[in-house]
Amino acid sequence: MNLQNPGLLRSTNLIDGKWVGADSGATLTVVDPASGERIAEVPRCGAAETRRAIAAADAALPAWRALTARQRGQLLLAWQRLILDHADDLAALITAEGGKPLSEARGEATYGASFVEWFAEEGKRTYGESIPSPNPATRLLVVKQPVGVCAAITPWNFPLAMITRKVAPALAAGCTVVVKPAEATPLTALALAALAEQAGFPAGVLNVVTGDPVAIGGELCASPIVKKLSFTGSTAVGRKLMAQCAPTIKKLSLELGGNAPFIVFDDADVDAAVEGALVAKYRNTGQTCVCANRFLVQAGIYEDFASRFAARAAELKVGAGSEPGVAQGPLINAAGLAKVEAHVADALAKGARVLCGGARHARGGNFYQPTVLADVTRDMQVAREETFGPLAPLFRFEREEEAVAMANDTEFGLAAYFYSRDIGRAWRVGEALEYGMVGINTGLISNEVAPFGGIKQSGVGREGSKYGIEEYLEVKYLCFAVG
Ligand SMILES: NC(=O)C1=CN([C@@H]2O[C@H](COP(=O)(O)OP(=O)(O)OC[C@H]3O[C@@H](n4cnc5c(N)ncnc54)[C@H](OP(=O)(O)O)[C@@H]3O)[C@@H](O)[C@H]2O)C=CC1
Ligand SMILES: O=C(O)CCCC(=O)O
Repeated sequence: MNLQNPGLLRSTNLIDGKWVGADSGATLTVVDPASGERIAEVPRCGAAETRRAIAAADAALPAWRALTARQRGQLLLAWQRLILDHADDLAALITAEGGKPLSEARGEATYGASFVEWFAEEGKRTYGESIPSPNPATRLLVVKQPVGVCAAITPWNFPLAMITRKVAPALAAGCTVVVKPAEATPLTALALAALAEQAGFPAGVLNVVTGDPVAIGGELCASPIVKKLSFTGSTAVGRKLMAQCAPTIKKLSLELGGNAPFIVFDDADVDAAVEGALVAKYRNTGQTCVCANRFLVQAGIYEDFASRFAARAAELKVGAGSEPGVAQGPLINAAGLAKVEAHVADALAKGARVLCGGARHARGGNFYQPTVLADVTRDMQVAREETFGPLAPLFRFEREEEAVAMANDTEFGLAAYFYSRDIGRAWRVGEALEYGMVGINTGLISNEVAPFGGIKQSGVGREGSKYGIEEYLEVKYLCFAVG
């Protein structure tokens, strides 16, 4: 792979400030999902290496938390600058191992860096408070203190931004961290670690361990030294990790699956709704937890929206993320492709109509056509399950209350979207949707300043924003006797 800075392509892990392989010497092969070709090997570490990473984070903690927020912030800003300076190389790594188009990968580098900048500043604002005392002889204070050693388990769909969204607030708060990136996308994580080292973070403050998810995850969850786990990924794995963290009563942030509704009311600006739908559905080939999973379209506008949306979706250029002009890359792997195929087959068997796509792409491999299905009904798999792929199923509804009830009829509660020009409806529906995030007349809601997270089985906690750093802070109450 040709990088401007070849030093960013790492084949070892960063543990206690040293670049090391697995104790066994075993490796994991990293594959380009567009071509199926091998890109690199990284260590296949397990419990023993993870224990050493936790011990290193624990040893680094006292000196790290003793720094001022400004001192930690300056190191974070140095890291942020390095991420931006190397955005082209980072984008090349993201595209090579994750498959997303280069322009989206570049956008992710900038997006990821924005969390580092935000929390470098926000670390200075972890204010406590004084509480008027009920007793004239005491003074009551609240201070915020770092949680301690934290673990982060991150997914492949945002291999850079999901790390910085967890690590930056943790480090800014005075915590130290052990990261386990996804098996599919370890190279971006290791490049980020190399840049953190270059920025001057002390040994042990940030450790990255690649390898066996069960062994590494098991150790991170079981360790009494680790005080908090932050996870982004599937609800099934989140549920397991939550159970594994129960014996040590860890603090948890879980950012899990979604089943996002995208509602288009009769009074919507249809052109705007189509543009929003394209972004909300096909970003990262439909592989984000906030991707629209169900399109609920009001009867009066259904055919118009459906035909315009399908026409635009059919224009999206499919190909390897490194090719110019590509808007949609491959699915991450064969399992991801199989899930899309299964959802389409189930919908077609139960009476759905193909408006565009509906099959694998001619170039083979993990590529699938951008797909829009009409006449989708609630008995189909797509109504209940997250497809995590480029499939847009269009359901029909008549009344506002029906749309809200359909939208809320899921155990998930991450993101929802709707289009309407009626201000009263915008308030009513915005308040009635049981979701952590609602996009109103927009298909793109993510940024570093807003609280990202879900309710119901989509998770616990918030990332980004002023709320994101609270997840890495404990509240301590001090009661002073002054008499
Ligand atoms: N909320 C979100 O943003 C995401 C949701 N998903 C959903 O999950 C589905 C499957 O994707 P998948 O990659 O398998 O998601 P997972 O939840 O399996 O993976 C997310 C992270 O958890 C790790 N992991 C997996 N199993 C364990 C375990 N037992 N203990 C500790 N860590 C573990 C993975 O490691 P490793 O990669 O090494 O297996 C990865 O780092 C997708 O189709 C999608 O529906 C997926 C990714 C992100
Ligand atoms: O899909 C995810 O894992 C969440 C990240 C998406 C975003 O930040 O918009």
